[in-house]
Amino acid sequence: MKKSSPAVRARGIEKYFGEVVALDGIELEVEQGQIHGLAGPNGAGKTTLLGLLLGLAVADKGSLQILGTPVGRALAAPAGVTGFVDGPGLYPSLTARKNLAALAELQGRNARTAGIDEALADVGLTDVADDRVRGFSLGMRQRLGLAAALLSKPRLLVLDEPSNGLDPAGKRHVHGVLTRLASEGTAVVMSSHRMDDLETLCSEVTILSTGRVVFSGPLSKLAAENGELEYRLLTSDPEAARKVAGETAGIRTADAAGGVEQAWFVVRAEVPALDGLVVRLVQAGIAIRELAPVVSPLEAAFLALTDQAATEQQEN
Ligand SMILES: Nc1ncnc2c1ncn2[C@@H]1O[C@H](COP(=O)(O)OP(=O)(O)OP(=O)(O)O)[C@@H](O)[C@H]1O
Repeated sequence: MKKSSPAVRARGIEKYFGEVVALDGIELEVEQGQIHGLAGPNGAGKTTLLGLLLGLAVADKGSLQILGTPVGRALAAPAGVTGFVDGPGLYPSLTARKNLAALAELQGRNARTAGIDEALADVGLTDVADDRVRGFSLGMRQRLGLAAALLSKPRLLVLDEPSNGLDPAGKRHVHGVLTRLASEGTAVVMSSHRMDDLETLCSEVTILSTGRVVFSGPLSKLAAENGELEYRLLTSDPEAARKVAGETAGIRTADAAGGVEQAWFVVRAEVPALDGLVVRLVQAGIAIRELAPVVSPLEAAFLALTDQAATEQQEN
């Protein structure tokens, strides 16, 4: 593979299930060493797209290159790619360690030198390594699936909802593993409904809506394109602050859920107007105790973009 080849390059990908258009002209580019998030409402096509990257299905139209090699019509995981959709495939009657040993042997490797203990430690499953997978929770299965993926030292890792069912400790392990893999040059493509996870982990995101890309690029671009946002504002003098906000250009105020007596209220503004409000509040001797978006910029953009795309489709 040439050094400059992206891990994924998809052009004009279409995929149909009978009458259903699951993917409708997808363009996607993922660089090596990048964690790329896929977001979108239920049925948007995320799992279908991840399945194509894993060689579980082939596109009906368009071209797909993985790690510099064009993907043909055969159903097979392209070399260097691993991951799972719809949960990892595990043997319930075997222990976590034996699952990984069986997998290593299937890959033609010696189970003793395949790095099984390290992989289990990486995902935080050392303590339950000799327990049968039958009794594992969803989060533990997800973590074991990731450990299995680590064994093959992938150059592209594809994960559908890897945060599903994870407790905070599990999440910390999974995030740590993904970040480390990316720093070592592995590309990760992952779907998630958790905007906070995507914000923490991903340098770029692609948002799908009914099989189409409605945004693809860095999160910073998404936040900048989003324009007005709602912010929750807590000050030392809510009544005076509300008055100042009402007199500041570009600021709209909304009542707090608890009515005007509340210590905080909500303002809607673009960033420059918000800056102006902060300066005026300070000049008026009003202290700002908290100022934070009501929903994250990614979540706001997600809702705006997917709503807009759905409305446009209904009109056509
Ligand atoms: N095997 C299949 N047979 C028929 N239709 C399918 C099949 N797989 C997916 N679809 C349809 O393709 C569309 C995209 O589904 P997909 O599972 O890729 O969405 P998704 O974004 O992963 O959704 P979710 O967030 O609910 O997991 C949906 O309309 C779905 O019903």
